[in-house]
Amino acid sequence: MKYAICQTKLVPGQPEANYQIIEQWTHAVMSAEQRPDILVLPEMWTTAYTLPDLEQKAEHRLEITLPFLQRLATQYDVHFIGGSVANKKDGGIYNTALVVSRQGKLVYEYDKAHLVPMLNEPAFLQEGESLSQVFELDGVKMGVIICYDLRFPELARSLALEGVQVLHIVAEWPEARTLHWQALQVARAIENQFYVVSSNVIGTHDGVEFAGRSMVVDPWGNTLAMASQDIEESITISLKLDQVPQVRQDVPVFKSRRSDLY
Ligand SMILES: O=C(O)CCC(=O)C(=O)O
Repeated sequence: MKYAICQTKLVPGQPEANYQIIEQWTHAVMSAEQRPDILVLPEMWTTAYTLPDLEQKAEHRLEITLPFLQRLATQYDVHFIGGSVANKKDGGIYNTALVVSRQGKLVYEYDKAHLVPMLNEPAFLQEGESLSQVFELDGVKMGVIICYDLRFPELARSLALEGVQVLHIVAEWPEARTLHWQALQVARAIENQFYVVSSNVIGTHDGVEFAGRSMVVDPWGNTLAMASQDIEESITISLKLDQVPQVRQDVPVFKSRRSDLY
């Protein structure tokens, strides 16, 4: 399964510019000789973190981003872990991740369950009310969580228990907490024995500098790839999915779990 992960700088509050960035990036990575099967985008990539403007800038029920990604997915024959966008519905604004298959089908959508107090997200966004659920692309069980969700091991564990082999993290993680960004991804990969694939942004907005360092961690905890802190770049990588059952056989934590105790 071949991946291309987008690490970009966003234009805050200007969705049109960001759609253009993502369209150009998609065209570039899909022009490579080894065409990826899956593209991964970051968190809130249409608007970036312009929280006070979201009342005006958020789209209604994915009405712009979903057809945009459906068009690119079918045109380039590629799946999208489509990052997340500010999404108005049910009287609130949600931070919603979306997954679109190469057939142009909305395979999964997930509302960020944990809102970030450090960025004052609860003042502007509604929290999702469900756990992130497993979905499948090309027969592979996968999951997606959003940024701050990474800090809550329960979410990743519940996906692992559903058989997830690749966990995606779409993020706008700040540089100030880079240590946590890297360590938690490695921890989630080791404890759940699955791949962790993340897309983060670069640049600075409103005094917050972002960490970049989009990553791919294997089920043993090896960091297979890590982008730089401040350069727009793509990670392209193939995952060897048979590593997941292999690691689970070598260190059988799922068999040793004491679900009778916790
Ligand atoms: O947990 C963190 O330190 C960063 C979280 C974050 O920036 C986000 O969820 O957007």
